Amino acid sequence: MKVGFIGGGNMAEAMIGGMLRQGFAAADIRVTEPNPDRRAALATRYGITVEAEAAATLAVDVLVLAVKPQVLRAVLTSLPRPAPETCVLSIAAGVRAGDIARWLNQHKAVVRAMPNTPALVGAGIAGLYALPDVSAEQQARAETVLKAVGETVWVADEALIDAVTAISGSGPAYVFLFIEALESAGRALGLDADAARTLALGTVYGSAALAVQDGSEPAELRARVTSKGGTTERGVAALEEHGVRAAVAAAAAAAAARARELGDQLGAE
Ligand SMILES: NC(=O)C1=CN([C@@H]2O[C@H](COP(=O)(O)OP(=O)(O)OC[C@H]3O[C@@H](n4cnc5c(N)ncnc54)[C@H](OP(=O)(O)O)[C@@H]3O)[C@@H](O)[C@H]2O)C=CC1
Ligand SMILES: O=C(O)[C@@H]1CCC=N1
Repeated sequence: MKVGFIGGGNMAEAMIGGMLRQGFAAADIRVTEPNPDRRAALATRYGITVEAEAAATLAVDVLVLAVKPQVLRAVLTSLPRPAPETCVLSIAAGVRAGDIARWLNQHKAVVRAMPNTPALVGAGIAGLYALPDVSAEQQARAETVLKAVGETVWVADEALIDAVTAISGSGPAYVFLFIEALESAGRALGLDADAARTLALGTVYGSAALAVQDGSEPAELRARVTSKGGTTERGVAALEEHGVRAAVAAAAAAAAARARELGDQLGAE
């Protein structure tokens, strides 16, 4: 299966690294990227073909759109229409599949997906949505590309991709913010910088691993940490008092609203 990338930035690199680890051949991956330093870096690191012009990148089974949402329309309207069997896989936040099909001169085989940066270490999670004209085989190809870097979840309603964006697309940033906060709390309590970082990171990593491997409800796992009359009870109560649930809900709502806004703005162009 041949895979092309329009845009060779962070997410493209995360996906390419994972695909090569999963046994994709470097000869089957091509990238179009305008920045010469970036082109040289990708070609050297991965042994793939990286070119300035998009034309050759188009002759592929899956064409991944990995540029910023704000430049997608200009990029696509300058391209010839891909072959009907080419599955276009957009990872651009907010931009709707129907608009992509329109900008590609009514190329209807469009899958919209939202991966996340843990893809870099093979631990990504991506939501996918396919326009009705995408064949089962094209869907399977798009899924194979994303499965190379983690798990996948299909949604039947495109609006839910904005929810996926708010939860798992942007979500790593919320978790990193929590790690920053836990680390600085550790320093405020007298730990040195190294110890605070190691304890904060180990706690988030270990807790996520336990939740995945144990399979119990998160609330049940939390209860197992919380001894009656103990320390956690006080700590969790303080988190609740300070509105941590409301803060997370507000973060997700704001991110989803921005995804919709991007879709409205960019689709109206
Ligand atoms: N980062 C994340 O966590 C996630 C990002 N996404 C989505 O992935 C997409 C890419 O994001 P990300 O990788 O972070 O962004 P980057 O800015 O790292 O990558 C975009 C790349 O596209 C290049 N580019 C710009 N114009 C063109 C063009 N005309 N043709 C080909 N390439 C071009 C840019 O080059 P230059 O820098 O020279 O302009 C840059 O290297 C976005 O649409 C984003 O919404 C999705 C999920 C998660
Ligand atoms: O912040 C963004 O717009 C992109 C989409 C999800 C993660 N990063």
